Amino acid sequence: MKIIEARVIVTCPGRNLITLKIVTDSGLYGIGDATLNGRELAVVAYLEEHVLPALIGRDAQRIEDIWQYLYRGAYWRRGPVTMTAIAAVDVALWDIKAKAAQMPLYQLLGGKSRERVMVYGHATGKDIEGCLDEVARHVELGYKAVRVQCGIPGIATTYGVAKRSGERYEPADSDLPAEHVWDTAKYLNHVPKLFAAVRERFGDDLHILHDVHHRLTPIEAGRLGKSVEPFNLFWLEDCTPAENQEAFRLIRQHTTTPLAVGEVFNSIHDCRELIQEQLIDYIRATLVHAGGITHVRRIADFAALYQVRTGFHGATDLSPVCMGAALHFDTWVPNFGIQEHMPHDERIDEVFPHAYRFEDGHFTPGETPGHGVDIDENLAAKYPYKRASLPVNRLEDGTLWHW
Ligand SMILES: O=C(O)C(=O)C[C@H](O)[C@H](O)CO
Ligand SMILES: [Mg+2]
Repeated sequence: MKIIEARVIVTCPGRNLITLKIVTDSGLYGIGDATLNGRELAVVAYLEEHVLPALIGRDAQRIEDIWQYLYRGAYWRRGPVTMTAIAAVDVALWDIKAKAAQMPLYQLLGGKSRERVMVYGHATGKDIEGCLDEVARHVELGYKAVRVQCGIPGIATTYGVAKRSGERYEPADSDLPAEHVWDTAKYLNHVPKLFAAVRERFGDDLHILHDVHHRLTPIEAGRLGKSVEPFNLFWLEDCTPAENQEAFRLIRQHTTTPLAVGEVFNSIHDCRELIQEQLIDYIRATLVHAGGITHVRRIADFAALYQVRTGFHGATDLSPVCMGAALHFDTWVPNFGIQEHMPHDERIDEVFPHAYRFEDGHFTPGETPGHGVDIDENLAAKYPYKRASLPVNRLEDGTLWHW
């Protein structure tokens, strides 16, 4: 089954999304998500200049060999741009293989390990009350797990909170990076009150998650984890910048709050010590930023040896193609923990018709052969690319901080 065409489709139905389409001489085609938030055109250039010309004429069924060719063969290994480009090819090829087998992708991976996939939604508010209202809305919709973020008194902007109430939170919201302000002391004093309020109003059964977005030092993260133990969080995410894997040893010495990390990782080498030393509980790799199904499967299998479970990244900057592929993966992977879910804008759902369905706080991937997500190219062409940047973060004295 020869690859006869491979091309990139850029569309912006509310936000930039990049899709790779691979067409074979059998008439079957597959699609992969190549979106890297705020760096979209870098991946487009990498694919168009260095990857796609080399795919033409190759056998689409040789997924592993093509993966190795693009990873080892490039000499310049890893990095988000490279690994997103490789992932786009990989997911498109798995889509083709599953279509050729006339199977939903989860069957090809090994079949169902569960009937449905638990997801967590996002409740954000300008203050605790606003966030509680959003949690209530999610509970009414059936969510069993909710990530909670709220504004911090005395800080003008806070991670995860929508610009205006009622609007969706979207991190890449301006042409050039917006400047946010951060104050760790104010955050550490306030955020435990949010978890206490959620437990008080919604009881013990709701799973509560929280994302610190890399902003604390290791000892501050240890203090936070310890102080929120009574509220029994499902996880505390990205509590410190994770390129320093050793930092998690220190955090672990101080708290039993479960730790999740990994949305910025793109290789198994980014999390080798974290997993092997059992310094984390959930690995949050992004299927389409970490080399696709072929590589993320290796990360998940390695994690399973150490009782680390998956909790894949699923923010709105990942297209429905990523969501579809991730849901098939989640349906199969034995050491599944949870899947992130942020609903897409209606325009995005129209551009990407999909088989996955939400019910009662869980998703099912559908039974369509492949990953079950397609693209309406005519509709996609109506939404031209628009540059959008992630913000930067500064301390109140102007020091550039982690975002
Ligand atoms: O979904 C999350 O947990 C995030 O932290 C979202 C990220 O800020 C976003 O995906 C960056 O592109
Ligand atoms: Mg996060």
